[in-house]
Amino acid sequence: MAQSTLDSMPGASTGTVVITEPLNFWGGKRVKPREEKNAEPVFEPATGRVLCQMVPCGAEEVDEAIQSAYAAYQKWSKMAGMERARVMLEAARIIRERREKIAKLEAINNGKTITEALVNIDISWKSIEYYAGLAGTLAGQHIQLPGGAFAYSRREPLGVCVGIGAWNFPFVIATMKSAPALACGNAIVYKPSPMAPVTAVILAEIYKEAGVPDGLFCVVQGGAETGSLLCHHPKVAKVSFTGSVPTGKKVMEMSAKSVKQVTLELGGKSPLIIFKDCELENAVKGALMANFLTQGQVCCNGTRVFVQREIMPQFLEEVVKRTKAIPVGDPLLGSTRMGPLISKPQLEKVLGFVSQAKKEGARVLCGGDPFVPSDPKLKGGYFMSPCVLGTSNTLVNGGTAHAQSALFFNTQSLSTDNCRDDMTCVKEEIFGPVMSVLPFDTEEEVIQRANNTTFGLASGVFTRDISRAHRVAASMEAGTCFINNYNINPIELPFGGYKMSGFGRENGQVTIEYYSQLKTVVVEMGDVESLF
Ligand SMILES: NC(=O)c1ccc[n+]([C@@H]2O[C@H](COP(=O)([O-])OP(=O)(O)OC[C@H]3O[C@@H](n4cnc5c(N)ncnc54)[C@H](O)[C@@H]3O)[C@@H](O)[C@H]2O)c1
Ligand SMILES: O=CCc1c[nH]cn1
Repeated sequence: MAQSTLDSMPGASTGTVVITEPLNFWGGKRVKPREEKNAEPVFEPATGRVLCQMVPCGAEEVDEAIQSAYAAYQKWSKMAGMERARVMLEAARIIRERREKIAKLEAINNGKTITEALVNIDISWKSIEYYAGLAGTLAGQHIQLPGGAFAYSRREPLGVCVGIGAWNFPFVIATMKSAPALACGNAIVYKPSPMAPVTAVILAEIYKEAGVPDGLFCVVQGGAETGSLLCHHPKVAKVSFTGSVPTGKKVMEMSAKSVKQVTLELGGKSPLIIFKDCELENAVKGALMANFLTQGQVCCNGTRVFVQREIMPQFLEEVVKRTKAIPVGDPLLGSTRMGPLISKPQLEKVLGFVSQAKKEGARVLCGGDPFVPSDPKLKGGYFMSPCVLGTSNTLVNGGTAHAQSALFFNTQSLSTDNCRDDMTCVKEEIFGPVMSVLPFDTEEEVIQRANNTTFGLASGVFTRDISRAHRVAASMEAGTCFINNYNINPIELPFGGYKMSGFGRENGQVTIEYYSQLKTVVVEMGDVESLF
C-alpha cells in the first residue's frame, strides 16, 4: 500500500490522479481517519478537480500520534549520532531514487511546475544528507574546575517536536524541519497544510523504510484546530512553524502557555535594489527569479523591486518582455514555467491586489488577469498571467521606453511614479506572481525605503560596485541579502527572518541549536566543602 500512490505516478498526467489512501501516519503506518464527517476536498490546482479528501485529526488522534512519537524518541535519542546518520542517509538515498515520482505528486498537488518540483525534491534529500553529516559531530565541552573537579556539557535533544507547514513547499518544509530534528535525536509530529497534504506521508513512509523507529516521524492532517491541539499538547517540547504572520503570532501565544520553544518562519515583502551600474541582463533575470518561482508564492520573494531612475526604462522594457514570454500552463509539461496558483480563493485574492493597485494609481505593465490555457482539461484551473506593476509613462504611446527616458525619468516635473511606497501592493505580501517596480535616486534613500517595512525575511542588491554591495547588504534589516542574484537558498545556509518575518533559523549548522539543548554535568573529585 505504501507505494501505491507513488507507483501510479509514472503514467499519471494532469487531471487523472485521485488519492484514496489515508494521509495520516503514526506508529509506523498510515492511519485511517477516525471519522470522515469533517472531510475537506483538496483540489488539483491545474484543473480544479478534487484530488483527495483531507480529514482533520481530532484530539484523540493528535494524542495518539504524539504518544507514538514519544515512544520512538525514547529509542532514537539513545542511539549514537553516527547510527542515526546511517538511517538518515538511507532515507536520502530513497528520496533521490524516487525523485521523479515524488516531484510529480508534488506538482499535481501544489501546481508548481515539474521543473521546480524536481529542484525542490533535490533540496529535500540534500537536507537529510546534510544533517546526517552533522549528526555524528554533535558534542559538548569539557571544562576543568579548581581542585581537580570538572564539568562537561552534553548536547541533548528536546523530545517530541511539532512541525506545522505552509502549502508552497510541502515536501521541502517537511524535510527542512525533520532532518535537523532527527539528526539531534528528536521525534517529530508534522502537520502539513490542508491544501497540500499528500507528500508528507510519502516522507513518513520513506523514513520508516530507511529504518527509523515506528513513530519517529508522524503526520497528522488538519487545519487550524489540529494545529492548535498540537501547540497545546503538554508532551510537545518545540513547535517549528512556517506560515503567515497572523498564524505565527497565534502559534507563539499558544506555545508560550507551556513554555515550548518556537521557531517562526513567516512571510515577507522583501526589497530587491537594482543600481544603475548593475549588469542589466543579470538584474532582469534576478528580478524574475525573485518574483515568479512557484507562481510568486515564495516567502522570500523580492516583490518590491527598486530600480535606479536612470535605468528604469531599459529595465522595464526587458522585464516586461520576459514576463510576457513566460509559458503558463500544465505544470507537468517540461516546457511550462508557471503553473496555477494553489487555490481559487488565492487566485481571487491576488487578482484583488492587482485591482486595488490600479485603483491606487499603479499601472499594470503586463499580466494580472485570469488566464485560461488552451488545453480543455485546464479550463477549471487557477491560472493567472504574471504581472508587473510600474510607472505609467513607460512603455506607452509607442516608441521605446529607452527613447522616452529623457522625457519621463530625467525631468523631475514629468516623472510620474505610479508604484509608490504607500500602496497596498507595495506594503502587503501578495503571495502571487505580482512584481511592483519602484524608482529611486540615491543609495541612502533606497536603504531607508527598503527597510521601511515590518517584514525582514530577505533582500537583494544588484551592482558592480563591490563596496556598495557590502554596504547595502550590511544595512538591510533582513535575514538574508543576495548580492547579484536572488532566491539562492542552498541547505548549508541559515535561512530565517528579522522583525515580523520570524525568528530562529532553518538550514545550516546553526539549526542544530534550535533542535537541541545543553546539559551541564558537574563532577566533584574530592570531598564536599559544606558551609553547614
Ligand atoms: N519564512 C518561511 O520560511 C516561509 C516559507 C513558506 C511560507 N511562508 C509563509 O507562509 C504563508 C503562506 O502559507 P499559508 O497560507 O499556508 O499560511 P497559514 O499561516 O495560513 O498556514 C500555515 C499553517 O498553519 C496552520 N494553521 C492555521 N491556523 C492555525 C492555528 N490557529 N494554530 C496552528 N496552526 C494553524 C495551517 O493549517 C498551515 O498548516 C505566507 O505568508 C508565506 O510567506 C514562510
Ligand atoms: O517560501 C519560502 C521558501 C523557502 C526557501 N528557503 C526556505 N524556505
